[in-house]
Amino acid sequence: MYQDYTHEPFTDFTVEKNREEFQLALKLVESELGKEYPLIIGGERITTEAKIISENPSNKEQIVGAVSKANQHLAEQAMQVADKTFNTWKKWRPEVRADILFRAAAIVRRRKHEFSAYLVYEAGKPWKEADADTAEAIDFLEYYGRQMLGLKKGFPVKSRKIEKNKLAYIPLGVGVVISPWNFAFAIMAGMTSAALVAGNTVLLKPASTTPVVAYKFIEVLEEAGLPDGVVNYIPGSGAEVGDYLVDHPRTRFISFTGSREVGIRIYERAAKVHPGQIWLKRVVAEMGGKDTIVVDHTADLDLAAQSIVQSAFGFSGQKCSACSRAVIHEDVYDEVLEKSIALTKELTVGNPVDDTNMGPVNDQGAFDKVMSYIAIGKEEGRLVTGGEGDLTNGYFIQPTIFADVDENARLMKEEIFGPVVAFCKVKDFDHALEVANNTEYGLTGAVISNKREHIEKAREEFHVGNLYFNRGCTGAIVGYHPFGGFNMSGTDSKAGGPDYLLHFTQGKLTTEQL
Ligand SMILES: NC(=O)c1ccc[n+]([C@@H]2O[C@H](COP(=O)([O-])OP(=O)(O)OC[C@H]3O[C@@H](n4cnc5c(N)ncnc54)[C@H](O)[C@@H]3O)[C@@H](O)[C@H]2O)c1
Ligand SMILES: N[C@@H](CCC=O)C(=O)O
Repeated sequence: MYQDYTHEPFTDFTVEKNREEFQLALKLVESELGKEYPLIIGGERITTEAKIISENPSNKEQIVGAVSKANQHLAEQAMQVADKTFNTWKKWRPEVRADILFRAAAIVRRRKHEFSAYLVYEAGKPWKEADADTAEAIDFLEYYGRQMLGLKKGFPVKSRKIEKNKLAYIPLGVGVVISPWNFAFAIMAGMTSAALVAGNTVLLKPASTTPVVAYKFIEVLEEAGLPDGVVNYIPGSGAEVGDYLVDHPRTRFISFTGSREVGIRIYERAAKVHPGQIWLKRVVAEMGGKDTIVVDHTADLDLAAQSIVQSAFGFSGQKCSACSRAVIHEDVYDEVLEKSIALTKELTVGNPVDDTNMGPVNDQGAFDKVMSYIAIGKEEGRLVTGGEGDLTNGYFIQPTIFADVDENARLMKEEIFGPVVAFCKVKDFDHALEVANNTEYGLTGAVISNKREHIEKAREEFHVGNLYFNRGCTGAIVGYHPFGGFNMSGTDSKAGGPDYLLHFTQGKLTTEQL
């Protein structure tokens, strides 16, 4: 028997022992920086001349790892291995596949701080955020393993007296898993483990700025007993390897998490049927957000300010769930703004190795993009705090608030993916919901209110996949807050939810006449 699923607890960094252990893990990882990492295809380590250099975004001089880079030839090799391996892997019993996930979870749990330390160096995550990312990776392994134990039974269907009917869910085939850098461990591990536990084989293309932590995860899967060829590790250029595999006739599904732009590209390309292809590809795409916290005139204003600041600036706003719009009733607008500015000014920004509140943004591209939105914000609103960037060592940007932004401004509509939040004043709650819904995304949102009618109205009318009341809009927990949004936020899947594995299976009905 398996214990019931409960989520992995977060580390309490106010406890000195925990801090010491985390510092030891940082030292350990520091001693491993700069290593070379090969591709893994069918268990074979393949080193290429071309490399992806994973740098520390807090310290551009520091190389986290030099990772071999797949090209189309190697992607084809990986596809052939995954296609062949599918014929055997799909026959492994679901409970044995699940056991591999449980063992992998146990291995990661034992080395929890080490994985988090990699996220501090490779993704620029502050301790708390890195710890949450690792905890979420463990959760996905534990949760999807248990979900598979349920799904293996299929769903009950009626049988007439003359027949015996059975509805089972069988795997699809080779899946291309394309993961983002911002939850470099959790989302990468979640997408990979969901696909494989359902009986599919995987070609994993991690984000190019965070390939090392993905390599470390493959090593864990191997240690946990995953046979060669089930997951193949092929970092490479999205445009080269990504397009090639998305178009490939043997690709059965694509599981993607990333930007709206790339998600749409994949969705469109996957729709085309290529010569030799005998199925319509399935695409599970989890994309961007333009997430809003609404504050009404009855709200606890301290809670409102804390929720906005935490959701806007946690991991420098680089979450698809991040609050990038605070929509506030005019009666309490000034007070919430003042409180938010005060809290923001308390945040420390710097190298997260030193346990700062906020680290860098991802890379030069992210830095330039966010700074260009700060320039736009200076035209569209009133800069009340932040606004400066610093490239001396890494890609640091101060937490930035723009006040008095018009509801139709670009700052209110486009995903910035950085530490920038726009404040917008509204005249009543209906107006607030109208503004909250006026983007093409629909991922997360929150309402801070003590008025039951407002909460219920928002429950009906605030059109997002994850709606929170009287808390921030980030920090969904696997199995508790299934995660995924509407409209241009993706294909409406719910990662960490009870129906997620169905995306990686197909239903087979058998009827036996008695
Ligand atoms: N909805 C969610 O659950 C969720 C979660 C995390 C991040 N995100 C979104 O992800 C974005 C940030 O992540 P990112 O910058 O890594 O996104 P991105 O779209 O730039 O990259 C995501 C992945 O796609 C790959 N890629 C790029 N071009 C490709 C192509 N032509 N074909 C196939 N793959 C290609 C990248 O190499 C990377 O592995 C934000 O928009 C954020 O909102 C969404
Ligand atoms: N699941 C995460 C967001 C993932 C996207 O970046 C959260 O709920 O904050």
